[in-house]
Amino acid sequence: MPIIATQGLTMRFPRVTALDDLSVAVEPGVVGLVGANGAGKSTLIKILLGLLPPSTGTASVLGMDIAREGVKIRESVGFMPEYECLPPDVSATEFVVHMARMCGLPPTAARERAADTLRHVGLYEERYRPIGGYSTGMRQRVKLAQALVHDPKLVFLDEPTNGLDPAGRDEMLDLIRRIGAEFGISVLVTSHLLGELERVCDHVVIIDGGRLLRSQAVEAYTTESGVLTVEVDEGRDALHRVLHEHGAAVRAEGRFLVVDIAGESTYDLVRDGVAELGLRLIRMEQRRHHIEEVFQETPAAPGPPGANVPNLPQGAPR
Ligand SMILES: Nc1ncnc2c1ncn2[C@@H]1O[C@H](COP(=O)(O)OP(=O)(O)OP(=O)(O)O)[C@@H](O)[C@H]1O
Repeated sequence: MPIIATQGLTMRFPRVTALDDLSVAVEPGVVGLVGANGAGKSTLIKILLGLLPPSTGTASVLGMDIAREGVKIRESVGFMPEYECLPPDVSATEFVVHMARMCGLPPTAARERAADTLRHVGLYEERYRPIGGYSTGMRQRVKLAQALVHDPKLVFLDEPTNGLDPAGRDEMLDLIRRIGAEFGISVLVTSHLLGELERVCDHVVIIDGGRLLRSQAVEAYTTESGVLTVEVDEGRDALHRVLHEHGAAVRAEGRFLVVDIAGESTYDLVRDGVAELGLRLIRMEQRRHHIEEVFQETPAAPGPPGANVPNLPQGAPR
C-alpha cells in the first residue's frame, strides 16, 4: 500500500497556484520531495496532514483520506515544520515530554519516550538547558525529536537541513537515514538540494511550480552512464596516450581518465594499456549519473518562458 497517494491535487491561492493537478503515489521508505523555493512542498505537506483543504483533487496518507480522516492521520504521522516553532524558555526535555503528553502518552511513558528520542537524535546533557541557548543544529534536533516522540509510522520533515553547516547537514542526513533503516519509520523529507537527497532516499519526487516533474526510485535517477572512470597510481598521461593511440575516446578529468565505453573491448583496452605500461590500477568503474545531472536533462514542461525552469542550487554535498 502506498504511504502517500494523490490524485489531481490542486491548491489555488488568490495569486498563485501552489499545486497543479498533482498525481503521485509513493511506497514505504525514505522519500525525498524536491523542488525550488515556492515549488509547493510545504503546501503539499499541510494538505497531506489534513490541515489545509485542497481546491480540488484527493489524497490519502497511510490509506487514510485527508478530507475525512485528518485527525487520525495526525495521530499516525510526525511533523517537523520548516519554521521556527520552539519556545525559548523551556528545556528540550520539558518541550518533548509536553508534546508526547499532547499526543496522549501517560506521564511516565511520555518521560521515557522523550528521553529515548532525545538520545536518538543526539541530544544528551544539553537537553536540560533552555532551548533559547541552542545552536541551529540543536534546535533542528529538538524539532525532529518532537516529531518522533509518539512513535509514528511516518514522519514529514520539512527542510530539516535548512540553516545547517556542512557537518550539521551530514549529521542530520545520517539521522534521517537511521530513522528509515533502524526504526522502520517511513519518511517524507523535503529539500531544495537534490544532491543531499540522493544520499538518504529510496525514492525521489521532483515538483516544480506545483507540478510533478518526476517520481522515481533513486537508482533509476542514477543509472549507469556510458563512461568508464579509470584511476592509476602514476602514469596517467602515458595511459592517456596509449588509449588514444588505440582509438579510444579518452579525456583527462582531474586525476582520472574518462573513457567512452564502446563495448567489452574498452575494458580489455584499459587493462592491456595498464599492463603494457606497468602501472598500478587503482580503479576502473562505470560511472553513475548523479541525480542533479539527470534533473538538468529534464525538459521543461510547457508554460510561459522561464516559468518551469527549476532553479535548484548545484554542488550540494554528497
Ligand atoms: N497561505 C498562502 N496564501 C497565499 N499563497 C501561499 C500560501 N502558502 C503558500 N503560498 C504560495 O504558494 C507557493 C508554494 O509555497 P510553498 O510554501 O508550498 O513552497 P515550498 O516549495 O515549500 O517553498 P519554501 O521552501 O520556500 O517554503 C508559493 O508561491 C507561496 O508564496
